[in-house]
Amino acid sequence: MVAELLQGMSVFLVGMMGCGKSTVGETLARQWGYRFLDTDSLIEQVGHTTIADIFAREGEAAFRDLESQVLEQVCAYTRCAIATGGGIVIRPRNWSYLQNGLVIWLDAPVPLLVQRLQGDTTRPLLDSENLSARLAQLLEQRHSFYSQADLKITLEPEQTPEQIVQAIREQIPSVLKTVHSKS
Ligand SMILES: Nc1ncnc2c1ncn2[C@@H]1O[C@H](COP(=O)(O)OP(=O)(O)O)[C@@H](O)[C@H]1O
Ligand SMILES: O=C(O)C1=C[C@@H](OP(=O)(O)O)[C@@H](O)[C@H](O)C1
Repeated sequence: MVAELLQGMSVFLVGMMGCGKSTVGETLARQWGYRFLDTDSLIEQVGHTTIADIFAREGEAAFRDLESQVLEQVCAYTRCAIATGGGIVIRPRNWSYLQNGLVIWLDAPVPLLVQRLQGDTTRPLLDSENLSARLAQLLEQRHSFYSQADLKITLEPEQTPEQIVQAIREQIPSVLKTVHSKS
């Protein structure tokens, strides 16, 4: 059982908007007997509003503060699959929280992200005429941060959430040393 291999350590899913952190996180949690948490949803629940509204009223810096506060809380939990917001990796402080779990980067090609995010109005950072160029720009800015993850899963267009969870499962033994040095 993978949860036993991980000794109950939580898993953080990181990656660009639309890479599937929430979708894959839910599937992983169901299969592994983990609890599913989503930092964006928690921010919305605590604030009784939407991410877009927080950006519009208070700006990105205020959103990032809330994001760090939520992460600080959830990083103490075990046996959780935690879907994070795409920009969580940019603050060095957040890495001290992420280090409490296994950090998995879902690396999706920009065309796949574009396909999934076309017409999306819930993600304020994508309010741009050229979605592809905007995503490529954000990915370039964040690539070195995502690369700090314990495990990188390179996604292919037709991969189902179940297949992605299986790919993660298969790669867990290769990161066990990292995992156990954290516990
Ligand atoms: N493996 C997948 N196959 C097909 N569609 C997917 C897959 N993963 C995510 N999606 C779809 O892509 C969109 C973004 O997924 P989501 O899980 O919200 O991404 P994130 O949490 O990383 O922003 C959703 O419409 C979701 O249904
Ligand atoms: O990439 C980002 O900076 C953001 C990603 C979003 O989450 P998803 O990655 O779940 O879309 C959300 O946190 C916010 O809109 C900012």
